[in-house]
Amino acid sequence: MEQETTSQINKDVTEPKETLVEVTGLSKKFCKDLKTSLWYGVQDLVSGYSGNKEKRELRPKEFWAVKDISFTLKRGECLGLIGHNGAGKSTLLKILNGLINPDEGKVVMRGRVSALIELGAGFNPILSGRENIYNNGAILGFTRKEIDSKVEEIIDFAEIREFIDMPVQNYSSGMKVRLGFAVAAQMEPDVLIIDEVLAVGDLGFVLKCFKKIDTILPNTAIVFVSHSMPMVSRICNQIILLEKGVVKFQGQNVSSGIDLYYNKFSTNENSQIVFSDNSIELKKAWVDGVVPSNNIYHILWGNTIDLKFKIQNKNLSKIPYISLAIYDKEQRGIAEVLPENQDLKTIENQDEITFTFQLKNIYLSKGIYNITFTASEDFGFNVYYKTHKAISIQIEHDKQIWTPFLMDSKTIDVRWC
Ligand SMILES: Nc1ncnc2c1ncn2[C@@H]1O[C@H](COP(=O)(O)OP(=O)(O)OP(=O)(O)O)[C@@H](O)[C@H]1O
Repeated sequence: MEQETTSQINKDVTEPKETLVEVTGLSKKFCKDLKTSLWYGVQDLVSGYSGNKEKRELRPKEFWAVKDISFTLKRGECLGLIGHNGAGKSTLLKILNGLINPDEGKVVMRGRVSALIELGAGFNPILSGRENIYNNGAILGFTRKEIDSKVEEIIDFAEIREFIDMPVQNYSSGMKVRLGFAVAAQMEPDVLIIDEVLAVGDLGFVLKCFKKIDTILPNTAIVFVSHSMPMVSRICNQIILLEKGVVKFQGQNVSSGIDLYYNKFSTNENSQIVFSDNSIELKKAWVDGVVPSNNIYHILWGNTIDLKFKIQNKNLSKIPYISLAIYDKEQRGIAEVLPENQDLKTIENQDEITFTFQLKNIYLSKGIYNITFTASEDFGFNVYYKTHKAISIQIEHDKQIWTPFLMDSKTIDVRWC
């Protein structure tokens, strides 16, 4: 791997942004079996094979953890690396950080590279937090004097002053992440590599990290791995979706990449009953006048829809109170439907009743939403029946918006005051 270090990089943001990361045709293979892997290692040593010298086919039990990945990253750009577990994200980061060598391809990094990859990685566990700050600073090429001028800022940012002289091995996971991020970000790197570890920090710290990332981004190239799509959409301006080591999507349209990622997890399964005391049964749930495709109702953004729920009474004497909740792809509650004045009059056993709820001008942004149906004696107590995914809808429009709502709006006035 080629690693260029240019200590004097002009950081004037008005200058054309220079390319700090160039990755070309990067591939890395692993072996599924340790014994075989060791045997291949011996064979490679004997045959004199190492690293990039020649392209080689996979041998039995080998697989590509990362295959043929290329991208460039300029100062001020943030690349989001997403993909399911085992897709190859951490392997790619480790190659970028020089922790492992690729089997094929080339990485060129310019400037100082800081990384927050594995919890506690880069720290010597028996040294104190303070000593580790000096170690890391030295590795990044800072003089002792330069580190002296930064150490207090780092300790303050990490908010672990009380424990800064304790060996890092006694730190909690959150404290390690705090110190790791503080060192990585406060050292003003040219390239910052961040893995999922950030998620270990508490909410207050994670928010602080995002604020810091916003501040350093104009002068930094960032590679960010996360399973949290809101985080990815918040900071990344380009995205790579990996699947089994191979790029499935690459580009600046972050929302499209995220959509594809979610589609990998979407299932066509029907409603999931989470509770039933057998008082009622939900016989059918549908969107009036819309034909579903794979159990999903496709709705145009801004349309008004009628949701219908047909129940059969088993042993209730009164009509139950029906409420709905709308969840997005990350199971975040987006909206509630709590009808007022529902007439809870008397019913007979085996009666079938159809409820219709009108949702006016749906301004939910593009994507799939699931509707949870709850029948109870009254709102909030004595639940008879609850089912997730009673209805799944897919809102469609041409705008790639990540936030939950795309409001209907128009400019009504523009004037010089
Ligand atoms: N040292 C290793 N030896 C053998 N296989 C490995 C090694 N490191 C990683 N792998 C394999 O490479 C594949 C990619 O792993 P990697 O950790 O890069 O995935 P990931 O996308 O970061 O996953 P996650 O989201 O779970 O962190 C996995 O199948 C993993 O088992």
